[in-house]
Formats: sequence, structure tokens, C-alpha cells
Amino acid sequence: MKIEAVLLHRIRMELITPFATSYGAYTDRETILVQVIDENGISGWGECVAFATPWYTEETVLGAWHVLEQFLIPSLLKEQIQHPRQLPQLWQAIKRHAMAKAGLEMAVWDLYAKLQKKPLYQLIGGMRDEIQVGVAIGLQPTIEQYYEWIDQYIAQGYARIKVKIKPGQDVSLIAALREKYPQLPLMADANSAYTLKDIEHLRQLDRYQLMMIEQPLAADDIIDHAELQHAMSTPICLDESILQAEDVRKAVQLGSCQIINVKLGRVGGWNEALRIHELCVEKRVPLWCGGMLESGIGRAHNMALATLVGFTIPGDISASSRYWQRDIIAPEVTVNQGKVALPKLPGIGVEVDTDYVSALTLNKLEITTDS
Ligand SMILES: O=C(O)CCC(=O)C1=CC=C[C@@H](O)[C@@H]1C(=O)O
Ligand SMILES: [Mg+2]
Repeated sequence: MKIEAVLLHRIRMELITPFATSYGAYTDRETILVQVIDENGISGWGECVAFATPWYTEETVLGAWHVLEQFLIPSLLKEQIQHPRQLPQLWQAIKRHAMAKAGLEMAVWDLYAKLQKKPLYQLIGGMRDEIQVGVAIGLQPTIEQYYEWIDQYIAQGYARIKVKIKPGQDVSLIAALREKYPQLPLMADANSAYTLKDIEHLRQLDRYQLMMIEQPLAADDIIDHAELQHAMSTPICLDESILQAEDVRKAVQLGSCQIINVKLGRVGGWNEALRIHELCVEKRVPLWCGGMLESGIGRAHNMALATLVGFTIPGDISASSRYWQRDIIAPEVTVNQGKVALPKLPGIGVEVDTDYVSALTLNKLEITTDS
């Protein structure tokens, strides 16, 4: 594998409906598409899922752009690796910056799979050709709008519904949803909106058979989640707290959670996600693939991740049309009776609509072996 150029495309896509969480609301999504090109002109694509502002983790679009341009891309072009598994070693002197690393690593894995003429999901050991998927609904201003969205998503066959909660929009919301949808597979994502002072308040949720409560406490916490999990019967799922397999080992040892949401961007890419998967299969901790409001490129990688045997819970891998008027890939991701079929073409199995990417591009950078 001889990578000769890396291109970064910073694009902005308009969300068809605002996405609101306990941190705030988004109406559009800036993201970085990462393209690696080999000596024969074959491209691999990845996505750096950092948001424009540092509300989810400390990474941002412009911060990741800088780390990619100044450190990650030059080291990749200089070393010329033969397998994407070599990347963590290559970048060990570059601390953290998980989403920047993941975007470039994903592109290298896509290129490598294309050169092996294999679908990426088969290359990484995926066990299924189609995956069950769920959908996340942002905070809504009225209960009627929850009903409107949930009725629509149930009609589309989504296998589970995730709603956001925060203080003041939690117990009564979940009670109303459970009342209207007694059998619906339902989960709540708190995005760190609570503290241990809220234990008694959160325990009220135990009566509503939620599948899980995602990340109720601080984004960098594992210890307090253990105290909360021991006080609640509802499974806790960790998202922001899990940056690497070592965090999983500690969370499992302390009993901080019963489920883990894996996001390729949050854990630094495929290599660490595969380590987390291996550990969770060994420890029997169920996994699902989280979403980051990705374009079709990040979504295609997430689909491959969700084919692994340990991903037993439907993830946030909704159809392209749930987010965008038009996606940047062909074919777009579609959901049929709550399932997404994996394309059987080499790599991520989708074509990137480069003309449309150009139309959405805010700025672009090309770095070659001659740069
Ligand atoms: O991409 C999706 O469909 C779901 C997105 C989603 O729920 C999230 C994206 C990013 C941060 C959070 O708000 C939340 C999450 O924590 O999973
Ligand atoms: Mg989450």
C-alpha cells in the first residue's frame, strides 16, 4: 500500500431537523472528510466526527484539522505503512486527538480493504450482512412532537428509540412515553446532565423498563457511575467516559455500567474499537454503535462496526434521510423494517459523490509525498 496523497474536505451539511441535547441544539453539521489516495489513484475515505465546538469532547473541527495537517498526515506519508494496524504505533508520540486519528485511520482501513478487494465489514471479521438499527430523537419542545417523531420512526420499523433527557425533562417525559408506548424498546441519553446528588431522582426511572440510561454522569467519570449503577436496576451505558479498552476494563471491574456505546471517532478509530470489542465479548458486555450525526462516510464505517458479533443492541445508525435532504454517498443508507443491509462491494461499499462534496466544501487541503 503506497499512499501518495491525503486530502481533507471541510464540509457543512444542513440537518433537516435541529438536533438538541442537554448541551444545546444543532441545525447544521460541519465535518471533515478524509481521503487517502494511493499510487494507482485508488481512494479510501474516513470521517473526522469532531463538532465545530468542544461540547462533546475537547476536539473541534478546526483543532482536528490542525493535528491532521501538522502531525498525523506528514507521519503517514513519511512512513508508508503496509497495514492499518501499524497506525497506533506510528502515532504513539501524538497524544489523544482521537477523532483526528480516527478520521485518517478509517480512510486507510477503507483503502486497505479496497486493495484486498474485500468489503471492510468482512475484513474486520463482521458476522452479519445486515444490522438492526435504532434512532435518536433530540430534545423536543412538546410531548406531542415526541409522539409525532416516534410514530413516524415506528412506522419505518426502527428497532429502538433513544430520547435525550436532562433535569426538568426526564421522569415525566419517560412516564408519558411509557404510558403511550408500553412495549416500545426505549432508552435515554443524558449526556452527563446529572451528578450523584440526583441518585434518588434518577432511581424513579427504574419503574419504566428503559433498555438503558446512557452517560448520566460526568463525561470523564467511571467511579461515580459505579455508585449510581449499584443504586439503580436500569442498566447504565457509558459513551463519553470510554475512550479506550483500558477504560472498559476499569468500568467492568468497578461495575460502572452494563452496556457500552462504541463510536469509532471517540475511541480513536478501528484498532481501538476492535480491542474494545474483543474485551467486551470476553467480559460479556453488550455493545452498540453510537452515532455522531455523521455523513454517509462515517455512517458506512459504523455499519461495518455493527456487524461484529459483540454488537447485540441496535445502534444509532439511522437512514441518511433521517438527517439530510441529500447525503454525500451513493447509494444512501436506507432502513428497511428497522434493518440496514451491508453493501457487498470492497471497502466501505459506497461511492462518494465528489461533485456534491465540492458543493458543500468550506475549505480543502491536499498534502502529497512531495509536499
Ligand atoms: O447520530 C445519531 O443518530 C445520534 C447522535 C447522538 O445521539 C449523539 C451524538 C453526539 C453526542 C450526543 O448528543 C449523542 C450521543 O451521545 O450519542
Ligand atoms: Mg451518548
